[in-house]
Amino acid sequence: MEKQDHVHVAILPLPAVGHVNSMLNLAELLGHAGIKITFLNTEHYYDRVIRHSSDAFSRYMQIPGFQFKTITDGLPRDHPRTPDKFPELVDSLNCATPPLLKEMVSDSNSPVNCIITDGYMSRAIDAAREVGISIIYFRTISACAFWSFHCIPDIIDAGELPIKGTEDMDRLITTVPGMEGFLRCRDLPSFCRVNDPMDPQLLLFARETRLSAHADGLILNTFEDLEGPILSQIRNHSCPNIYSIGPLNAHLKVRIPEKTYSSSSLWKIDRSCMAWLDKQPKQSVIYVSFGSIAVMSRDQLIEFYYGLVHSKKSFLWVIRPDLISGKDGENQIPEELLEATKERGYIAGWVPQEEVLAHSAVGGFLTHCGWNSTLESIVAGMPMICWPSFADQQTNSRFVGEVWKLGLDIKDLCDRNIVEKAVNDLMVERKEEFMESADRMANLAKKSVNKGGSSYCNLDRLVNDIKMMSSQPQNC
Ligand SMILES: O=c1ccn([C@@H]2O[C@H](COP(=O)(O)OP(=O)(O)O[C@H]3O[C@H](CO)[C@@H](O)[C@H](O)[C@H]3O)[C@@H](O)[C@H]2O)c(=O)[nH]1
Ligand SMILES: C[C@H]1CC[C@@H]2C(C(=O)O)=CO[C@@H](O)[C@@H]21
Repeated sequence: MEKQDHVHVAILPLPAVGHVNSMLNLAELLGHAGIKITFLNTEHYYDRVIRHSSDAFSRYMQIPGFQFKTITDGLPRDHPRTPDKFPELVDSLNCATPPLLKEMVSDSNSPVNCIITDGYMSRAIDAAREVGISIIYFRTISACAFWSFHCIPDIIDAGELPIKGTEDMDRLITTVPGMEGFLRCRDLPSFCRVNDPMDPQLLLFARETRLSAHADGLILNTFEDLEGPILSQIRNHSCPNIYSIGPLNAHLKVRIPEKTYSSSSLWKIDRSCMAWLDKQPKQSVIYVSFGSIAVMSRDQLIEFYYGLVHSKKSFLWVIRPDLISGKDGENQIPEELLEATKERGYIAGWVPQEEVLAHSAVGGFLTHCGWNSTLESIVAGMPMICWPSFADQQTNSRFVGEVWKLGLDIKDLCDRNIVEKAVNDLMVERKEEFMESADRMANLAKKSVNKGGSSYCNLDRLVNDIKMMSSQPQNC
């Protein structure tokens, strides 16, 4: 094996909380294994984080050989960089990064000899090939969502897309191997909800996912006991070399037990919600959060609000400053809801989510099913009510409800009565059943990251492979 100090990995996430945080977890694990890390943030993302917490990244600097670099995303300063402009961002980053990566590879002091990028960075694959170093993809979504993105061209070829109106949403999709019996149109990634099968955004997601097969490996934040059958499909049909090393948040705690809670956040963290939780009875609170990107209309927010209040459960709700879309956010909340919140609700702008989910007062999670939230909930043994917003979340929530039986999927429904019933089903009527399956899965998650577990072994293999790849020039 090559000497450790020759191994230098550049890590490039897409600039979004759910991506940067899981890639930081990976970076920390690799740094801990003696690999020198250069973590690349776009200037725009880095500035947004630093504005709220000037020391957000400082903890990582204590890891020997760990450094941050900021890079341009190539977009003009005043570009909105909103999720609907994601294809522009991908395109621009894809153009901007190859020269930079090549520069880092030829740095005479400490050349980069392996690149780990987020999915969608297919030009980085070409750049790595040109300079003869290895490139590994880290797609930060679930294996089940990755696989449905991957199968989009087959679904289109089979004539199962486009979806023909709302009455067609419950039709079963038969062309995603391993999901034949339960995947409906409404469970496909949200980008499939277009009339034109040649929709450029849909094709971009499908094409970029397929290009993952050209990387030297694919890292997924998941574990074999959760997604084994789908991981086998991906291994057999597309990417033979998969490193399933999740849940990364739990894995970190095993490898680096002294790790303290920290994540880069775009909003100020409200820690006083923890003191509020301390005062609540065991498993009495429903935690509500829709992640860092999803937005909702004011009408939808009000439906959730009434549903929560009528459920008579206490709630801790993350309402980000930008959660309500458009100008809707400026309208007033009805007085009766504000009164009920004073009695048994707590609303925060951003909370330490992993700590919240681990708190004994919390008994359920109403989530958008972003992959990090889903995994954090699984690790905490917390049953879920899923209300997916976009992208992979539609597929994740189907698996939570139908396959893993870890909660209820209420996708596409936004009605106070449904929310009220779901909260009561999850936390009262079917509490035992859900708590039992959540507990079982939490134990499997922990087993997978403990010594000898599948994710533990896969991380060791990843570290060894990176060290080997870095000592041998790759095919140009
Ligand atoms: O008050 C809060 C709310 C959230 N979080 C954290 O923020 C992250 C949110 O990540 P995720 O649940 O994955 O949601 P998004 O921010 O929406 O993530 C994007 O990225 C994910 C990974 O690719 C995708 O699965 C999602 O669909 C996509 O929207 C999690 O680690 C949470 O712990 C907090 O720390 N505090
Ligand atoms: C903005 C979203 C489009 C899809 C991306 C994604 C993926 O890996 O497919 C996951 O979550 C989102 O942040 C991205």
